[in-house]
Amino acid sequence: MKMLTFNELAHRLPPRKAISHKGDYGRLLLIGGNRNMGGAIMLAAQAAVCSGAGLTTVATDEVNHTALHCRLPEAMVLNWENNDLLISKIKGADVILIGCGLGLETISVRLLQTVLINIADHQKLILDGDAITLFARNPQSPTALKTLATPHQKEWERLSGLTPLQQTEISNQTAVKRLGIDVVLKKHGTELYLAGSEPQRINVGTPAMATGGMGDTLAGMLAGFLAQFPRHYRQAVCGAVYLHSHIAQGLAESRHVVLPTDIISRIQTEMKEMIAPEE
Ligand SMILES: NC(=O)C1=CN([C@@H]2O[C@H](COP(=O)(O)OP(=O)(O)OC[C@H]3O[C@@H](n4cnc5c(N)ncnc54)[C@H](OP(=O)(O)O)[C@@H]3O)[C@@H](O)[C@H]2O)[C@@H](O)CC1
Ligand SMILES: Nc1ncnc2c1ncn2[C@@H]1O[C@H](COP(=O)(O)OP(=O)(O)O)[C@@H](O)[C@H]1O
Ligand SMILES: [Mg+2]
Repeated sequence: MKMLTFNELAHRLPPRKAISHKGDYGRLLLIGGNRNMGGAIMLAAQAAVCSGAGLTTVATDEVNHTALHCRLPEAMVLNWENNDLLISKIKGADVILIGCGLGLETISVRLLQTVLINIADHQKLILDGDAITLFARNPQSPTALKTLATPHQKEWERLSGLTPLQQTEISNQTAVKRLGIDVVLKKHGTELYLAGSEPQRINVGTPAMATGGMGDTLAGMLAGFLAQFPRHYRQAVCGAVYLHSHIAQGLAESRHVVLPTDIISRIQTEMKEMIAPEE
């Protein structure tokens, strides 16, 4: 499988324009965080804001609001039980990420349905964590033009029907086409299956990343990149996936384990290297 290299990514995403404002860098809606997994959506939101999303709103269980405000005052928060407000935020978003700490309860099912029913084809949708598990139970065509799922191997098994041993490049490609979505298959050597380009694999990453919340952080980075670089879809997805593991690999030179928050604290600096210099 083709390897994704830093050279392919460096200086391909555009710098910020002087005449611009936060609305030019994307409106992002993140949905997740039930009563016992608020940390997952907080990590995703921090990663999205640090990746440069213009305006970030988080729909989560009310129990998480104070903690989220304390950790990340840059984000707006809404109670995910407020259906009317949620629908208006869905309609106003450029990118929606659902699933980090979403849970598998009745409300989780309702939230995913609300997104799938109300999203339009000019918007982008990212399905992570529990949203993948729920979507796999009831697969349907989302009306978003671009839907990206970010499963680990067990979540991919639920979605594709392929056991980890059956998850070969050819079988994965067939399943991706059947589902009609793009897939970032997370593992050691994460694989990218994006419509219109051949599958690619990263050669960065480390077992120091094997800790809870690491995938939530990647989902937030992807959301931040896609919100901000709407006309550079492939570069944005590849850039976020590569940078997440590249940062971890660098930090692992001097650490036994790399925490999601360690990665988040490096995103802004490392993005400076990746983005094209101003003319
Ligand atoms: N701080 C927080 O709030 C956190 C909240 N989180 C939230 O938890 C929710 C559920 O996400 P999830 O990934 O933990 O759970 P689930 O869907 O049950 O799958 C796990 C099962 O699959 C298996 N497995 C096989 N291969 C695997 C692989 N490569 N990678 C991983 N697992 C693999 C695995 O095997 P085992 O570990 O038993 O060997 C196990 O049987 C989701 O919403 C997420 O956002 C977490 O992010 C943590 C921090
Ligand atoms: N051994 C490993 N080598 C490289 N990357 C790893 C390894 N273990 C985990 N990761 C990375 O960590 C992330 C784990 O994602 P996920 O299982 O969804 O975590 P969580 O749901 O806890 O946030 C993925 O990006 C995966 O590629
Ligand atoms: Mg996960």
